[in-house]
Amino acid sequence: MNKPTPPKTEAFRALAPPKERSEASRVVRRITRQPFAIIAFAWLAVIVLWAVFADVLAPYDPLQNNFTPDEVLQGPSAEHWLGTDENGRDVLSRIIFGARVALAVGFGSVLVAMLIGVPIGLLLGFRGGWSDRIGTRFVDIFDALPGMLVAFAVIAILGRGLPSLMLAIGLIFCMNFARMSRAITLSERSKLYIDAARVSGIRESAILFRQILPNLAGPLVIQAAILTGSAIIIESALSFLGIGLESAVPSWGGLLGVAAAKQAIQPFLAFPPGLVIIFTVLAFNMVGDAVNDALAGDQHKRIKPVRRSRRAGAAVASVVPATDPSPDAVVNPLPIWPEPVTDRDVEGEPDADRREPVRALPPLGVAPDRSSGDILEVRGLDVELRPASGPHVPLVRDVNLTIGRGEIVGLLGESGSGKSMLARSILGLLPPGIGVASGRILLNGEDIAGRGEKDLRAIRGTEIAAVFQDPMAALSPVHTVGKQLMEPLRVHLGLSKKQARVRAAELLDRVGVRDAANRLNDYPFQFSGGMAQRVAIAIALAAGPKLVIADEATSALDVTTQAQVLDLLLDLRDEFGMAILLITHDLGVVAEACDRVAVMYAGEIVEVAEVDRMFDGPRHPYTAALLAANPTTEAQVDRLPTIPGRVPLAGSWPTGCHFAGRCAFATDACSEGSVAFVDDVRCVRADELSKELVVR
Ligand SMILES: Nc1ncnc2c1ncn2[C@@H]1O[C@H](COP(=O)(O)OP(=O)(O)OP(=O)(O)O)[C@@H](O)[C@H]1O
Repeated sequence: MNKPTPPKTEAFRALAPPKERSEASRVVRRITRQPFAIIAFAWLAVIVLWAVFADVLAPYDPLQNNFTPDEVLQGPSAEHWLGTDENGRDVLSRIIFGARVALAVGFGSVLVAMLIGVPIGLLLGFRGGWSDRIGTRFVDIFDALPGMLVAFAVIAILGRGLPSLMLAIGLIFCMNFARMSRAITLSERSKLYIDAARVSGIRESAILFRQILPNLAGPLVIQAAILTGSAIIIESALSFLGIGLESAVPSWGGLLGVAAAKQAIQPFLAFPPGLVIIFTVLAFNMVGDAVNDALAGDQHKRIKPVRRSRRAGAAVASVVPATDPSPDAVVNPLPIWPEPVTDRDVEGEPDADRREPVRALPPLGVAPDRSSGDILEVRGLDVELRPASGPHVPLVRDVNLTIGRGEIVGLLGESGSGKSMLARSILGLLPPGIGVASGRILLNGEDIAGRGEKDLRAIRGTEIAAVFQDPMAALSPVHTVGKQLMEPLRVHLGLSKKQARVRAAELLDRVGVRDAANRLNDYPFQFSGGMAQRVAIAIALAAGPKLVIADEATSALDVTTQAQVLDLLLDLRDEFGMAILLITHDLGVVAEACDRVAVMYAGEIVEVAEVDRMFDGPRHPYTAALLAANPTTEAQVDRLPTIPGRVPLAGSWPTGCHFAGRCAFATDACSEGSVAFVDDVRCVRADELSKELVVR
């Protein structure tokens, strides 16, 4: 039979134009379009000015008593615009100085709450499982305690004063932050970019603090703004009750307490502190809402301003050969470093050599060594689902597969046949509740089946890497691509920041991203799908892995981009020498790229063959059926044959051959017992069918 026509392979100029507009400035513009938000910001600015310049702005010393009868509890006058309190002290001065207490308590207690709550939430969300369930119960119990009682208890133990007030109010709020951080961490940790970070060999603590924590920034700012207002109210309430700060300390709550006690003599006294508290709390709430609305209106929220680095541009201009401007030259032929790179090269500055020089970086790629045996050997691998109750369900059964160094092996099969489960077993990324039941996964001769995170970290990135289907999901939305590229370079190759940046630009350029040095500063959303996949490939290759698992790496792209990315993978294999396990549904991709192919059906590998041999003479009826159903065959038929029925679900595999129910050649013998994988095929009738399995 003829091979299906491979995808078109011409390269195109397909680069997303760099976007210059800063996301932060868009958020600011949205905020400034809200009139109430502007008023709120203006009011808070006034409060901050009072707090900072109280010594200059206050007309009197706020602690200066004056007990002469006509100075005590006075209403507004030319000397005292807001009157005087029960000690004859100027109310305006005490309100201006009170801003210091209000802001100190507001910001301080929210900071305490964040420092306690955020780590708790991050840890509970990231660990999951039992520790999360037990921890969440404690959070619920603590949160159910009445806030004021907590505050009374803390003040009773520690005494009155600013620090105990901050701690008391911080404890009231900390579980709000814990809940919010946990919820965001739970949703982020199951995302593909976290798996991708794991596969790059990045430590859990780094994933937690560098990948997940930045996602909290936006919600934390909003929550903090709102709770700062609430903290000011609680401080006022405690001072009003007489257990806040000492009565001499000028605080808005304290003034309100005096006003309540002296209401019959001087009713005006309640208005200034009351109104200031109301306006300030409302302003903090409005600011929180405005920021929330501004971020919500921005699909790329939490993005930092994008700056383009001319210096970085100069760096690559000096070390990377000029890009071929022709439309066919998306992938730049960049061989190896011509010269050791120094700061002078990087910075393009005459005095750059006074700083630490950048060591000569090793060559980007190494020639493939296909002579020295297999890089991967999977033997008798069984993977199963382990539900909380009920029997274990096999998902992958008795898989045997080898991949030679520098070899590209396709893994082909319908949806649900177990390709991803097999790939995730090799990567050590099986979802919770699914595990390796038996078998061996020998990577470079070492068994890695079922190994823990710590052991796997040593091989991820350097020995094994992965490229996933959806590049946008596999890249962290909160970091620039430069940061994501530099991380594995620094972790695995021990490069300095400067070296890592140069190498990152080189890698990015090598995978066909133009203006690579400047684009290091861009976020993933600023790349098209195809370009983002090139970035993901560059990250996967950063530490020189010997095996790359490409899980449907081209499926989410349009046909033209698919072809370009496939070409790129082939070029990189030739240059870097890594083996590739290419998971795909697409026979065209197999024909174009693979040396050998393994066909998977209902959890089992049913046939392994050289690609040409498989297309010329499939040995398993399922392989033959897949080839016959391929729309790109050159067979002249009115309607393409389809495979009747569907892949049986895990847990309902038939006894014997899993394909028997859909196989035109099945006999009773096929259902008698499990079928062994012999001579690279799993079919009891393989020999007798060899002449019949001709794809029409
Ligand atoms: N998280 C999970 N929990 C339980 N079963 C799962 C889970 N993920 C996949 N499965 C089951 O494992 C089997 C193999 O699924 P897998 O995703 O490996 O198939 P696949 O060949 O990769 O399919 P696709 O091409 O659609 O990605 C299927 O029966 C599927 O229902």
